[in-house]
Amino acid sequence: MTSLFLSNLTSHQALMAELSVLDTTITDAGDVLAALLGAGGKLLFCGNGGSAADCQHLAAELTGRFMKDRRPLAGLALSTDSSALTCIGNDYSFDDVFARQVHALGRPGDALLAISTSGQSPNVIKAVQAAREIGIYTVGLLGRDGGPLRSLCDAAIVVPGQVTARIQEAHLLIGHTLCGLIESGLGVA
Ligand SMILES: O=C(CO)[C@@H](O)[C@H](O)[C@H](O)[C@H](O)COP(=O)(O)O
Ligand SMILES: [Zn+2]
Repeated sequence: MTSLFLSNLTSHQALMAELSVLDTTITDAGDVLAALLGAGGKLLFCGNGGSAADCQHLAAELTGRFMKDRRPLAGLALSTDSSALTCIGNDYSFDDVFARQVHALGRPGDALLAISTSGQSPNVIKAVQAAREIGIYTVGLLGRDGGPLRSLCDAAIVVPGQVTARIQEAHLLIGHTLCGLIESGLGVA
């Protein structure tokens, strides 16, 4: 009988083998993010559950460091401030926890990386809609068929999987790639 790990490994490898079709979309999005951050913009991140963890991980690659020593870059995970999340969730709605922060913190010239394995989370959808109202460049890191977020985002990176955990694993690879593209796009040696 195949172990759970070997079964997961097989499905992980099968999904990874499908990701090369996303190369141009990822590269183009990374180039735009590098240009925006290089011009002084900031990159906001939003997502739920495991994707919330990805948000803070990737934001830290910008404020801290990724592969290279360079000046700190403005990355901010909207999923980490428990006071903002509980205030907005309690006083308004959980659907507004990211959108209200986008309205508070986002400015033209910024970007939003919206992470959702289903493309269906209402609070992520509202965050992208808020970003579009402000004129913020939006990248969707999505899964399955991309859901409503696919057509809402300026750049939709849709991992063609059906299992949330496998999609999240692909998202981390793509997120790290975007960080690398940002560093190289800034001309960091
Ligand atoms: O990490 C996992 C499952 O691997 C979960 O916490 C998962 O992220 C949550 O169910 C999220 O609420 C799913 O949201 P989304 O990716 O569909 O937008
Ligand atoms: Zn990392």
